[in-house]
Amino acid sequence: MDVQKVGVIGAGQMGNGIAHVMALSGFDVVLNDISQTALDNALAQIQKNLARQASRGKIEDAAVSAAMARISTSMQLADVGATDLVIEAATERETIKQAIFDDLLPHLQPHTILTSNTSSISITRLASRTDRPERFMGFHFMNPVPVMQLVELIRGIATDEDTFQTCQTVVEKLGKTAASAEDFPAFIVNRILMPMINEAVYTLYEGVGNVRSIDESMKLGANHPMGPLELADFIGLDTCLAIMNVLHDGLADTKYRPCPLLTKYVEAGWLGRKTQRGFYDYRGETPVPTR
Ligand SMILES: CC(=O)CC(=O)SCCNC(=O)CCNC(=O)[C@H](O)C(C)(C)COP(=O)(O)OP(=O)(O)OC[C@H]1O[C@@H](n2cnc3c(N)ncnc32)[C@H](O)[C@@H]1OP(=O)(O)O
Ligand SMILES: NC(=O)C1=CN([C@@H]2O[C@H](COP(=O)(O)OP(=O)(O)OC[C@H]3O[C@@H](n4cnc5c(N)ncnc54)[C@H](OP(=O)(O)O)[C@@H]3O)[C@@H](O)[C@H]2O)C=CC1
Repeated sequence: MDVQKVGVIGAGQMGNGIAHVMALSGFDVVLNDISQTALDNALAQIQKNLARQASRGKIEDAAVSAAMARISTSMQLADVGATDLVIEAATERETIKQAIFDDLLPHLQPHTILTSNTSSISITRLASRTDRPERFMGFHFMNPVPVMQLVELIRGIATDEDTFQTCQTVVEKLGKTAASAEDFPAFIVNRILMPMINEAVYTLYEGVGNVRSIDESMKLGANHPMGPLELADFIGLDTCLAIMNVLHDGLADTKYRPCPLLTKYVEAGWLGRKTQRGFYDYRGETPVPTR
């Protein structure tokens, strides 16, 4: 199938990044959210990121306005219906994603491929509640989307080959690389990355190091581009906790238990960069460790 029009549901950091790269690669995009503010912020962020790419000579100036012109926004799920490919990128909570699919299904064309950018939730289970499990799969981008090369493609138990090949072709058109992962909790990247981040929070919780020493150690000692706590703030602590809970429940192994300190930060509403406070406080000029 030839994908031309893409629907993106959820205009947070991932949704705006996905809309950005899709529009830049020539796809028409309908970006949906329940909040007009989120849609406005997403458009402003996309414009800013495209302008930065142009100022660094990565893309032509004309590509900025051309990409922006390909993106429309809507708070009505019905407007997402007339697309060839839908990528759901709303909050990492299964009930939210299920409700979105329930509301969206009556508006979809028969040929539309439905995908989720979920970091961890079972693709097979999400698919089973839709009318098209064979045309459903995981389409998992990495953050920040315009920069990261990888997209994990996850087949549910019923996903057909045509759906997989169509998504693989879209990834190639984006100039990115697809990795195929089986449908088990958190797939490949987060199965490995998130326990490392959780262990960093345990290291903080047990007083082995403080925020700065833990991050410096992993940056200078293991050549990670960001320390694990800085990365957790970047991803969103609510998303990190949700992924740990999926690993813990789905694999029924105590080695995946979320650190109580991670839970406490989320309960405080300290979700990282998106709320201006997490393991660092971002309200001043430079980030200040909170521990
Ligand atoms: C949770 C999940 O489900 C899965 C996940 O996504 S896990 C998270 C995966 N992501 C990571 O691990 C990211 C780790 N961090 C990094 O790779 C780097 O710190 C980084 C790429 C984010 C920033 O790199 P840096 O060298 O410190 O900063 P900087 O020089 O400012 O940026 C490098 C490039 O990225 C671009 N960039 C940085 N942040 C960006 C953003 N949010 N959006 C768009 N572009 C961005 C910059 O413009 C710059 O572009 P050029 O090379 O064209 O000049
Ligand atoms: N953060 C990351 O590094 C990565 C995240 N992901 C996955 O991508 C998805 C989105 O994550 P991320 O962008 O970080 O999260 P954000 O919190 O930044 O954005 C989520 C957006 O979805 C919106 N939303 C919530 N409910 C609905 C709904 N019913 N309909 C439409 N929009 C809705 C939220 O609105 P409001 O704010 O009003 O609630 C918010 O704007 C998650 O599944 C996550 O696991 C995947 C790869 C990396």
